Amino acid sequence: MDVDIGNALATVASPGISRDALERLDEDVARAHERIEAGRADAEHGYEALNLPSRTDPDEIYRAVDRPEIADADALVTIGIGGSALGAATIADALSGAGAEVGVGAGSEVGADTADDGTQTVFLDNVDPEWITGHLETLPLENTAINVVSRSGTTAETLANFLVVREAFEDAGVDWTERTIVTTGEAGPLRELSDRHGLPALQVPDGVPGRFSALSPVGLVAAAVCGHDLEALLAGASAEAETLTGSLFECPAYAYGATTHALAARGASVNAMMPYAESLETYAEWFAQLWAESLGKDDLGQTPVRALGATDQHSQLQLYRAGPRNTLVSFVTPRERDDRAIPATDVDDLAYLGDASLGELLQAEFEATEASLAAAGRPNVRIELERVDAFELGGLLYGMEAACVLAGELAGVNAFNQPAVEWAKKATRGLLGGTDADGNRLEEADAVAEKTTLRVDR
Ligand SMILES: O=P(O)(O)OC[C@H]1O[C@H](O)[C@H](O)[C@@H](O)[C@@H]1O
Repeated sequence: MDVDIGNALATVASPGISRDALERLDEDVARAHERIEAGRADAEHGYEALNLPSRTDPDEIYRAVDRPEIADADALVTIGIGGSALGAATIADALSGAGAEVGVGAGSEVGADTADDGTQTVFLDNVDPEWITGHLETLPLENTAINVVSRSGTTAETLANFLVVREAFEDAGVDWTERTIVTTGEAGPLRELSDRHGLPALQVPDGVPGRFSALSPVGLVAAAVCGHDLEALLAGASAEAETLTGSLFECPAYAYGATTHALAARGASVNAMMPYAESLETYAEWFAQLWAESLGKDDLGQTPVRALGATDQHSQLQLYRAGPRNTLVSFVTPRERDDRAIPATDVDDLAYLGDASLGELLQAEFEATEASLAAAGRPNVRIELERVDAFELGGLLYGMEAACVLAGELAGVNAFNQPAVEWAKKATRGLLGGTDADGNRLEEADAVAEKTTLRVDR
């Protein structure tokens, strides 16, 4: 990926960073890079994620899916949540070419994506019963493979959805054991399930938090079943890894990570990730978890917003151009894309469109929106890809992970844990009658009953 941080400079934007401040910040980047490289060399928890391009073995993944009921399936249902679903969905969406939304997150349309080889892909990463039922009804179960992904193997949403999907297969008289692949940790319920039924099982790599695991079996099993090029994904990530140097002026990932950190420190508490490619819409959702869960620590962090160009020029741009001066807009745009002509029109006011193509219109909209923010002194950064393909996507995913690790180092936070998510899990378990490992009740659930209310009912 290539990065242009010109519109984040103080000569353009407020908040913005001066060149002198960037030069001073580069000294911190050099020290952070040394820490990152030491962590990688020692395969330390978290830093190990930046070793995935050389650690992940595509042949191991291809072998694991190499049974007709999986490799030749007409449809693939992936069951996971958070980092165990979003990386795989990002890759599937970006490389399917259709750009159709898959079922990732409650807001997605019920529907299917279609991969390179025509595989219908569905990602179940929520437990909304109507949404789940709607997706299950679209699946040809007798020709559907199941990809269950969970490092812990105990995530309630993933296990609940697996039990529901398994029951649907059993009710349809389809042997789920012939068409299920598991990606999980060394132990836990999913590992036991795979051992008990002889299911193909891949290992979630040690030391790699879920949100950093897209370039591992966690994100790549679905891509393999869908006929995508794992070698190209990993080659793009490797090429991006080669750019990691001790200076933000030489490393696109560090330029982005350092700039976001500097702007956050100067008041840009929001980062709107706005790709100008429909096929990268889910990528923005993946970025949101990466950024929020890694950097949202110790009362620090930068709120990621999922945006999409050109669509959100008609929904969010007003806020970014004229609202609080608290937002950095991060554009991602491909230099090349398949195109389609706009037919000539006899509508005088729209005659100019007839001379253009949809791709030219989208590019003009991107450049105009980028310039409109700069004209209003609103900071923005341009991230450019050659095109949206496996190599470039691998570089983008890796680059954003490296940028996030750097931003965490510069902020002095632990980018690799997520302690704040545990409280709600305990409360959920307690509300459903569960206890802690010692059989004690989970007091977090009491807080639900003790909620302060001031109701205004219809
Ligand atoms: O892979 P799993 O153990 O099922 O975890 C799935 C997800 O849930 C956790 O609560 C974390 O918030 C995520 O970082 C993780 O990716």
